[in-house]
Amino acid sequence: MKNQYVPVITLDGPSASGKGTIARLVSQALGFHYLDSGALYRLVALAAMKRGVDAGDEQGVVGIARSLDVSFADSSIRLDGIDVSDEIRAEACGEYASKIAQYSALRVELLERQRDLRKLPGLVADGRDMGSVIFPDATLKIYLTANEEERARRRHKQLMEKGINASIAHLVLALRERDERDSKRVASPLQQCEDTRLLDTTGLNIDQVVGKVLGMYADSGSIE
Ligand SMILES: Nc1ncnc2c1ncn2[C@@H]1O[C@H](COP(=O)(O)OP(=O)(O)OP(=O)(O)O)[C@@H](O)[C@H]1O
Ligand SMILES: Nc1ccn([C@H]2C[C@H](O)[C@@H](COP(=O)(O)O)O2)c(=O)n1
Repeated sequence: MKNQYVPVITLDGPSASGKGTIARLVSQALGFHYLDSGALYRLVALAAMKRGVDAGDEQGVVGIARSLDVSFADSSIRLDGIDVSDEIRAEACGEYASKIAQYSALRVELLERQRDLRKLPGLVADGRDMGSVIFPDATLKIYLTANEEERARRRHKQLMEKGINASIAHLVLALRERDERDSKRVASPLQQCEDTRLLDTTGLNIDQVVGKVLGMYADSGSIE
């Protein structure tokens, strides 16, 4: 049987731009599968931290990724059979993930796990290199962003809702540092490629952004 083309929508962009939120809602609206690629880097980070591996130990980190026992089911993310959905969202885990994400051997190790999720009826994938490296033939590629202050305010609200205190000023600095590291690394940096549509969500609410992505997808001519 001939291989059928599986549509993919990629959402790449800086921290707290809303990639995960929007990608999940768009995947639900279309009945597509969803790939949260950042969760994979965070899972490697958490496993490495639990085993006392330093973020500077490339071989150690790659070894952990090679034997990573993870499952994504019923909205829970499991590491070695334990639900770590909340634990991987900690800022320390995101920072560690960003540090180890510079290792190209780690990125190669995680590549097929991500591509394997491309299944009918389609996939919505969010991260930093979804359109540039993992799914270069994606149906629609979006670079999702918002200005720094708005992203820091969104992250602040998100943390406050979880009972975690942080100042907006501190969050601006933390976001800036992470985005710089993610966009300046040599291996698969965060970047807006030529074939990628810019979607600046500053001043737009979640429903408006979802509507815009669905509109772009409809305009891409992929819906029969
Ligand atoms: N357009 C929007 N308006 C207001 N809040 C938003 C919008 N988009 C997302 N948010 C909120 O911003 C917060 C950060 O969103 P989310 O975690 O999806 O970002 P992200 O880009 O996946 O972040 P990271 O890459 O750091 O994991 C969430 O609380 C989310 O509900
Ligand atoms: N495709 C991806 C996804 C994530 N990363 C790295 C860089 C991020 O700072 C970190 C955590 O991602 P998040 O969950 O905040 O989206 O993981 C990457 O390099 N490539």
